[in-house]
Amino acid sequence: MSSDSQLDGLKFEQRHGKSRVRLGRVWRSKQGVHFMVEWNVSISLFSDCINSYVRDDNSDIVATDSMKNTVYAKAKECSEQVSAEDFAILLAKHFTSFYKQVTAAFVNIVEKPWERVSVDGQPHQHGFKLGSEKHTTEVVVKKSGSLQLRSSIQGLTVLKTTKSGFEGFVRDRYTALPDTRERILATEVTATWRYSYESISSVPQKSLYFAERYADVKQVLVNTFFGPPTGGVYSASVQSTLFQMAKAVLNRFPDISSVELKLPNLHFLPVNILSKENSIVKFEDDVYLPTDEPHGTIEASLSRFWSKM
Ligand SMILES: O=c1[nH]c(=O)c2[nH]c(=O)[nH]c2[nH]1
Repeated sequence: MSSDSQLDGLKFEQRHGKSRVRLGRVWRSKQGVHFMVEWNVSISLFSDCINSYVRDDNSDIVATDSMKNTVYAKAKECSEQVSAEDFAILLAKHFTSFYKQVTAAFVNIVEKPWERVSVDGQPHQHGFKLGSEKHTTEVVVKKSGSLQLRSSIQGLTVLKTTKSGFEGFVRDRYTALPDTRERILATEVTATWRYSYESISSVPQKSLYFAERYADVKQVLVNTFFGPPTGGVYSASVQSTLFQMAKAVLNRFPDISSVELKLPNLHFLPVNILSKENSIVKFEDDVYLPTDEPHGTIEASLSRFWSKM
């Protein structure tokens, strides 16, 4: 994918783009309901503009300022609401088809979690509040129309107060941690998944398809972490829960070919406070010291056999 060249027997690779282009876009329905997104868009173009590096000739450069303007121009052209994924594909496709020297385009979008508010139990027509977890997407489009599409959720912080344990691990002279079948399990999920669509022409045309997918993936991750509302599900380790979550995503969504999960283990430490004379606080699965550092780091990816992450 890189725009690499041979220069005096040396290999030269280059790309250029515009990062952190901030955009808000509002769509208004005839009934007076407003829809809005806030995006942070980053673009990087692989293009044949080698002369700008070696001959002070800028005649092949697509100015990064023009890339920034294109974000707003294309947002204006979207008369109907689009998902971050569709907008990223639309931009990348534009850059690779509009400019002969652009061989591939990389577009990343981070969406802010604006959520419609309810007032008196009723969804507000034009009122939004900021939620917590972030939706991001990353596409690479080549001139040929080939596509790589990834999406992710970041900052999905979840906690359960029981149905978690950790026992039977390596026990040696460095081990102080007791076995337990009763602890708090808390983590901040980062999940990145790759869609199996490998060309622009194979992408589903249904409006907001990827926005729905994002919401559904989030639901599957959350449901698998917690289990049923009554009784929940036992977690034997963060590792085990991570695998269950990844498997649930691949089982449920045939067009997702791989998923990577990062689950830090945000420890809630039992509080026991002893004086010389007596126990001031005796831990009975009730009083904890929440910590976020140090934290455990558990990461894995699960892919269908033929797929790359
Ligand atoms: O679920 C866990 N996995 C670990 O690898 C680990 N290590 C640790 O100290 N506590 C835990 N918990």
